[in-house]
Amino acid sequence: MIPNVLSIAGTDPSGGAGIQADLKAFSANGAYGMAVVTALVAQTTTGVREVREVPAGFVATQLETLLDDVRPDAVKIGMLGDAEVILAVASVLDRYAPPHVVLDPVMVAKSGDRLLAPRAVGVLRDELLPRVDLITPNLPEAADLLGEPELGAVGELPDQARRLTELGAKRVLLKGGHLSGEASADVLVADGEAEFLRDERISTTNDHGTGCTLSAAIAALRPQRPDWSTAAHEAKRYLTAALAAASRLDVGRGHGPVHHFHTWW
Ligand SMILES: Nc1ncnc2c1ncn2[C@@H]1O[C@H](COP(=O)(O)OP(=O)(O)OP(=O)(O)O)[C@@H](O)[C@H]1O
Ligand SMILES: Cc1ncc(COP(=O)(O)O)c(N)n1
Repeated sequence: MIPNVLSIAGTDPSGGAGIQADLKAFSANGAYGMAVVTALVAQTTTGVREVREVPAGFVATQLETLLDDVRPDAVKIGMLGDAEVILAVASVLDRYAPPHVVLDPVMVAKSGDRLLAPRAVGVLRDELLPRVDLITPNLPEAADLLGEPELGAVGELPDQARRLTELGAKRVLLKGGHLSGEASADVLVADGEAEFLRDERISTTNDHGTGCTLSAAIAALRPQRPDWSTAAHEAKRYLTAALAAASRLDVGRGHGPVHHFHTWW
């Protein structure tokens, strides 16, 4: 059976990040995609112009309406915007207990615009992080969650990922995309064990939504694969291929999107 996978995230009218990217990544990775919107974001490849948050009560109503009818096989959580929305999502997770929950703790867009209120970082860390199965922070997000300086070297990733598990996260995929070097390396830590996910670094400015794509692909693949490690390695290979295929796109003047291609045609 095709897995039903839910994205809880903000929007991107240019289709490169957020809900729009998640739905494409779900489809390309063999899942049926569903989406609950947390924030309407006026953004494109060049940056964010304005954010309108969806009231927390209505995020909860969207989730309850869906979950009373459909049991998802996995959930990906992205941009939440503020503390009230975080608490609403945490409470729905408690009541419905969906399997395979991935949290991409989105805080700042590639353009530098904030997508999470600074005072909500502690709420995300204390209330949501312990309730999910995997978190996928980038380096600034990991530093913010831990109150530590941002890492500058690949060799430091495993220890910082382990410290994030000490905050209550069951598994951590710490993304090293902001580091330079020939390879693009991330680290997955679960049960104290660390393994690297390495792939070639693609030379491109079409890198808008890479983090959204990786976490969405993991959520889509997890119900179809035996464990988190297999799903994460395969999602990473998918992302690298989508980054390479981005050279076939001509979308906008800024950081263009990756290309979520389907192989049947
Ligand atoms: N040029 C690249 N080539 C290959 N992989 C890359 C490249 N840039 C980033 N990645 C990979 O993309 C994923 C996302 O990495 P990154 O650390 O940039 O996360 P992010 O900042 O959350 O992404 P975004 O905010 O753009 O959605 C990681 O797996 C990273 O290794
Ligand atoms: C709704 C939403 N969610 C996440 C991102 C992060 O993606 P990026 O860092 O590539 O801008 C974004 N820009 N918009």
